[in-house]
Amino acid sequence: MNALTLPAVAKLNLFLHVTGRRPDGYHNLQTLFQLLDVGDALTFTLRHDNHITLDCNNSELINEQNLVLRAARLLQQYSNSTFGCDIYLDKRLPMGGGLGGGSSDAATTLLGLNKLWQLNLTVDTLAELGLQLGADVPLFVRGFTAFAEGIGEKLQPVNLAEKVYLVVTPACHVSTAEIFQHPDLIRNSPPISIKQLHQSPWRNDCQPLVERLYPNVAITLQWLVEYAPCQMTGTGASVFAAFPDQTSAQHALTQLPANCQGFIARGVNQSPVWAALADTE
Ligand SMILES: C[C@@](CO)(OP(=O)(O)O)[C@H](O)COP(=O)(O)OP(=O)(O)OC[C@H]1O[C@@H](n2ccc(N)nc2=O)[C@H](O)[C@@H]1O
Ligand SMILES: Nc1ncnc2c1ncn2[C@@H]1O[C@H](COP(=O)(O)OP(=O)(O)O)[C@@H](O)[C@H]1O
Repeated sequence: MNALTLPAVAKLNLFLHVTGRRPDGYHNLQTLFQLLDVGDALTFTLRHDNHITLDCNNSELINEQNLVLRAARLLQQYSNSTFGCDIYLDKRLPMGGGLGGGSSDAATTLLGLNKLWQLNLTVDTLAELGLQLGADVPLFVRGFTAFAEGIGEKLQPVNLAEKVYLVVTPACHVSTAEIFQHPDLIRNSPPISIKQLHQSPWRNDCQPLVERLYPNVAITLQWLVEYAPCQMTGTGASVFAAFPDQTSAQHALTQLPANCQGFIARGVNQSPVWAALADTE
């Protein structure tokens, strides 16, 4: 195989509870990760020298900090592979919006290069490598909708109704670090067990603080709630609502406020990346 193209889908946090602060400064979370069927696309082309290059439709993303390059270099170093690759990232997801696009790109890179370089590393190994790049990377490596604990790396699969979501990203950037450092963050939610997932309404502990600090998020939620119950994902700024069907989601999308980006996606229990990998067999 000389080349392959794979999806890197987005996620939503259907709920996000902050259950405590850890000695290393990070916070323990409990979250319900919902994978979506919409995302970026990555093409990997084999090189027989050990060079790794990145091209992207957004030139600002072509730099060494890009999680795609960091994932590729980490895998090359870990596996001692003598191969390299040219990578093209078709960036479609809004960035820094709590949709996990960068983490998903990193996971797809680990999965894609494992295949292209014929490394045969296990999913457990790839998830462990992924965790070095970001807390959400193991989710996208394993590729199932999940209840997560720890900093998001302890994952148990969950089967949810595959609903239609409208995802809306207001024109503001929320700093994850700022939210987790803030004294007013709710960080003492009582832990729940996986059996209690459906017992109380889903909420995001970061949302009250983000709404206060970023009025654009509050205004966007006020707009969306006119159509359906809505929430923020991750540490924002994106918000989402489930709709009964595509038509009603499409209707709300046509009324989108001018300063927002929006897209419609379906929740999926399995990431399309695994079906795409199977197609390359
Ligand atoms: C909280 C989530 C939920 O999905 O938010 P989103 O990024 O998706 O919005 C993620 O797990 C975020 O993961 P990730 O985006 O990798 O976080 P990082 O960049 O590593 O975090 C930036 C900073 O936030 C704080 N942080 C992050 C995650 C965590 N569980 N506890 C923390 O205290 C740390 O201070 C860290 O230095
Ligand atoms: N491949 C990538 N795609 C998007 N952002 C990336 C990527 N690599 C690094 N980043 C950086 O990571 C930040 C967070 O990206 P993203 O994963 O989209 O958001 P979030 O973690 O809020 O879901 C971006 O602002 C960007 O600076």
